[in-house]
Amino acid sequence: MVRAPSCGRTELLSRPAPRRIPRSARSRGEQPGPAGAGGARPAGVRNVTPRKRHARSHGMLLSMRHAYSVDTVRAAEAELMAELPEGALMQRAAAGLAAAVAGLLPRVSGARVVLLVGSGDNGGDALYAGARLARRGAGVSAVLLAPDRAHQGGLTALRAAGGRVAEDPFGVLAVADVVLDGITGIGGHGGLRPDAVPVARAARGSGATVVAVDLPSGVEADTGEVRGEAVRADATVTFGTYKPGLLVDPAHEYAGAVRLVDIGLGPRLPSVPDLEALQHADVARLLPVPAAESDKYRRGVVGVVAGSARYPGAAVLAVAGAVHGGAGAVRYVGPGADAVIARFPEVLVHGWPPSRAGRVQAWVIGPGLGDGPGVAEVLESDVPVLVDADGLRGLDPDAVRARSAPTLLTPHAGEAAVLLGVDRGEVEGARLGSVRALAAKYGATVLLKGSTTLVADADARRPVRVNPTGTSWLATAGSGDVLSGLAGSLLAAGLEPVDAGSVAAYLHGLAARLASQGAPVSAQDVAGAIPRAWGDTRTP
Ligand SMILES: NC(=O)C1=CN([C@@H]2O[C@H](COP(=O)(O)OP(=O)(O)OC[C@H]3O[C@@H](n4cnc5c(N)ncnc54)[C@H](OP(=O)(O)O)[C@@H]3O)[C@@H](O)[C@H]2O)[C@@H](O)CC1
Ligand SMILES: [K+]
Repeated sequence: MVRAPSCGRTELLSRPAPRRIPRSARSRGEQPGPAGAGGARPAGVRNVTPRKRHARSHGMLLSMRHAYSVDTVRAAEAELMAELPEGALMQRAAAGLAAAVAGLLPRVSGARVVLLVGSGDNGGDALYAGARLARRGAGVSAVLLAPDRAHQGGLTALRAAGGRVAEDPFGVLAVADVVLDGITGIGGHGGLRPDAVPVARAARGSGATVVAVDLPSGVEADTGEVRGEAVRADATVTFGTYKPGLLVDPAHEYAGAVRLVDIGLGPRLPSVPDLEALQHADVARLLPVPAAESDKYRRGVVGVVAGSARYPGAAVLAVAGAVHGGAGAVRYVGPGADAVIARFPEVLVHGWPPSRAGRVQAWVIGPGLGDGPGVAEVLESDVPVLVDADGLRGLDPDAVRARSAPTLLTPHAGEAAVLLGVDRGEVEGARLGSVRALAAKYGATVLLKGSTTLVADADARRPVRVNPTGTSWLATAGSGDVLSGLAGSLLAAGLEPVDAGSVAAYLHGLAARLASQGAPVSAQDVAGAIPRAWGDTRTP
């Protein structure tokens, strides 16, 4: 998904497009094409023209990815439908869906396509798309999960095109090349119902490429929660706009590569989305660039309070993130001074307390701190403060709320659970609700680490940011320390907390991908690759 820097700008959304070989291709010994060419498409497949139009009409950045809640989508759809002939929107959706599925097949004619059809319009989309594929020579069978309530127009169209209703669902699934999941879309709630579960499992186990229509059935569109069983798709073709569940784990994991089909909804959507994901161009615009007259204070000085006798390495890693984060200078206060200086001679080290360290424009406190002091004192400063790891232990909401300058908290799910007084599983299952709840509780900006890192602004009216560059290679000891130093450096350079957090998460994920190239990486490798990631975002 991440192109090498020399290949130029990268668009990131979720993951590579499905590379499973449709059964008909396998039988002919064919291989799927490279991502972005022929059969497979890149993640977050581009929808440049309509999004550009929408972005311009709202004065927004061209590349930011937006997601809207179901209520907002339905309101926009209702407005648009009132001006269009009946069924026009569904036809647009079905046409986009059929084109996307055709793009996954080596040849449409002769391909075996199975539609899983629920009781709503999501099933209608699948049926009309199936009709289009049948007209191009595909063998299309529909598995009706609610035969009496299947979309009648869609069913008629499918039959007229030569498609049929399957009498033996498991038989057709066993030989399918592609399965379209049209069980539920934005109207679904809760996990799959019992009758759908065996069918969804058979689809998954069949070896066919599973394409979710609008959303993988069984996931919550607004929150990304998965409350029961859900369809695991190789790709999702979504209509009009992304929905939060497509971008936030755990549902994001079920969606596969996400492709957005324009159905003309853009201009009807409000300018402020519920969720947004930065892309390269956004990050490049936000990154600090020193002016000709800049000195270290104009570029920002970041102070790092980290490390302990037990965890001296955390100090080195947090400082490593900070020195690569764009601030003009890094000050270090704590017991790891010797280790820090040995690795980074450019860092200014100071004795205790932090308040005597000289001028600082933002503080980072917490990585490897153990039971060490300093949190209360640093919170009393009048500059932005990032609190991470051990610094979060027992963090007093009133002390954070009383601050005159912004605060950025960077917990992982376990730390967030303790701060919220809930189980870790509850945070992991409901990441969006959890990050919003923490931001509200502390009156602070909160970055919730994870495979889809989220950043909620202290101002609840602003969209939550979701990071698209995360990679499982980042699940390595010390990588969080690097992130906090990096984000703190960006805070010191003058970025707002939500920008500092989301830009840091973006660079951190990208650096891990660049350093890893598919192999394990250490936190030091990630820190060392930050300049490359920085440069990659600025490559036109
Ligand atoms: N509006 C538009 O302009 C456009 C909409 N479009 C498409 O329509 C989709 C929305 O359609 P929708 O509103 O009909 O809802 P949908 O997602 O099909 O499901 C609702 C049905 O499922 C049922 N059900 C609920 N939960 C369930 C579960 N867990 N497991 C099983 N069943 C469950 C529930 O039935 P009930 O609870 O009554 O049994 C209800 O009948 C949208 O995602 C997009 O694909 C596009 O064509 C573009 C234009
Ligand atoms: K679906």
